[in-house]
Amino acid sequence: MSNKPLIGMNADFRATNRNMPAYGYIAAGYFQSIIAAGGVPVIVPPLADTESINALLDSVQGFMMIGGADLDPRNDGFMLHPSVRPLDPSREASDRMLMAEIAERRMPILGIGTGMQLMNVQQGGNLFLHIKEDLPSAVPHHDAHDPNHRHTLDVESDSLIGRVYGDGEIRVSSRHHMAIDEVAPGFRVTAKCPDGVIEAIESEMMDWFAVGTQFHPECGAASALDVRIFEEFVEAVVARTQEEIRLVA
Ligand SMILES: N[C@@H](CCC(=O)NCCCC(=O)O)C(=O)O
Repeated sequence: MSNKPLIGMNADFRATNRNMPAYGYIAAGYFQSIIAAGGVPVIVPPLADTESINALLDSVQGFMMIGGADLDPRNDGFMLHPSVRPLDPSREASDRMLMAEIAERRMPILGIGTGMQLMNVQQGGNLFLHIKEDLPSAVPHHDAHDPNHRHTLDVESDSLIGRVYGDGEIRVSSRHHMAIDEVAPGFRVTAKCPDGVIEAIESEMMDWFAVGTQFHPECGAASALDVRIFEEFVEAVVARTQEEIRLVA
């Protein structure tokens, strides 16, 4: 039996328009990072029912929730904001069902960008809808002309992010205009940009490995330290799987 864990990851989706067919797609850095860390990626298109969600989650040992466009704030009881560019509704609906079941199962999860934001709102936190308005003194967190726009990071030493990045100046890839406002119960902030924008959270629950980064450790300009986040995640998935096998043995 292979020790390589199957790690699910949600594909993005673009509906058909004019003469273009609908596409499911995912940036290669997401699955390449999991492969490099010793996992086997399982790319999941938007699913429409909980039976399919459960069948998929029965077949993988961990999940990575990827980045993308914006969560529709109306799904969390807030008004739409002119800066919001919503995810395709079928992807967002699938992601929300996945996130709810992953949380219920306490399945190890790594959320990146939108994926971290979804983790936070699904667990009871909320978001700033537009950093430029909500945090006007913040530094730029997105550059439409530079996909590898970076900023520095301050990390909590006693955290996964702290273990990975250690001391010294850290620069990470940033591509977002929304950010976490109130952190969900059971989670804590483990990294911030010096301007105060939350850049990483992790679960404080002993039975759930759940880590989120607003920055993008999977991007093309990722450092050797960024890669360590994926290694820590895969190690946590393997440990959880071995624990489950031990418990049923
Ligand atoms: N849309 C949210 C989250 C930002 C995010 O995930 N950016 C990555 C986009 C590129 C990709 O698909 O990986 C926000 O703007 O705050």
